[in-house]
Amino acid sequence: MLDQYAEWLATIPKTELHLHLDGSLQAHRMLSLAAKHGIGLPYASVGEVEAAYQFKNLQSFLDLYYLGASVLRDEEDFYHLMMDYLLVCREQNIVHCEIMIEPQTYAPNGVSFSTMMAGFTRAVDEAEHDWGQSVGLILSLLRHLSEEDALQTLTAADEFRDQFVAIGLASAELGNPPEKFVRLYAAARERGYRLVAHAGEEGPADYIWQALKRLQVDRIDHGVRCVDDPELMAHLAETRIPLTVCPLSNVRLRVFERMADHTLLQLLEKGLCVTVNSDDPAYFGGYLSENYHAMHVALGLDRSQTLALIRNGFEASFLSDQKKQMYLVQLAN
Ligand code: HPA
Ligand SMILES: [Zn+2]
Repeated sequence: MLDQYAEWLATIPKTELHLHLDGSLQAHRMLSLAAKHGIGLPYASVGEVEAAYQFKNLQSFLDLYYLGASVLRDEEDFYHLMMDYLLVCREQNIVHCEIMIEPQTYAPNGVSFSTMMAGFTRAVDEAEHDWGQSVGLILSLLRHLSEEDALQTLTAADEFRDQFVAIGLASAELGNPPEKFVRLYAAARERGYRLVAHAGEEGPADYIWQALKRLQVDRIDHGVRCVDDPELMAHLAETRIPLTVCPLSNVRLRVFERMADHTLLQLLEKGLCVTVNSDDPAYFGGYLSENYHAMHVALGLDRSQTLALIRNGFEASFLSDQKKQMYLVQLAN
């Protein structure tokens, strides 16, 4: 039974701007694809996979996340992965989503860029056609690998340049600071990509400064460690450079011990352009609506705060100004 908040939330058009598509791989699909391709996994049932969703930090999650993604091999797999998530968008009234895809995860298994893109774009085209889903793809590069590897992936994406709105930077943050990728971001900027990067999830506030100053990003993924640096907080409030915050992820990866400790409402109060997102919903116990709901329960997130966060989502998106206006007008009514 949905409570009144959940019922109301379902009626409001929303965005999702921080979603790793591999993080939406459901346990049942992980198992069926492993069986299809004859790939051995250390889990025999959905229950066993889900029992492994106990993380002590980002790295312990990433180990399982990359193992899970290793079952994705052919065009059909990529189609279903994307379509499963887009169907959730339809169900949860996520009218616009910006989705991170990570080709470097599949490349060691011999998956070509074109196989992956064929599956993804077939699903996106269908969803756009069938129910008007709005989708932007973000080419997310992996920071535990070299900058050279990321640059090669950026070059491989040239053929598909029109399919992407932005590049991003994900994976193990500590020890892989933004400044490791200055050349990558310069090359992406030259190609006309919008720029985002994970910073200040486990890493310090200084990594957020680096992403802003050295990479010149348009948006920060996570960014919650900005609370450690008042000057940075003031800068983010003044510039309205958005943060894509992921509450359930933060609790599951122990960035905050409990949802009640989450600082999202303080950031909103201080005038930062914070948004709510799900990160890796299959692993963290909820999609977008469940993230809002968890904040409602633990922090008393009310309807007017929720609407402010949702408006921020449209403002922070890479939609055209005209489309942003259109959605913001819808929200006001
Ligand atoms: O929360 C995250 N942080 C960094 N990399 C990631 N890749 C998937 N999820 C994450
Ligand atoms: Zn993320």
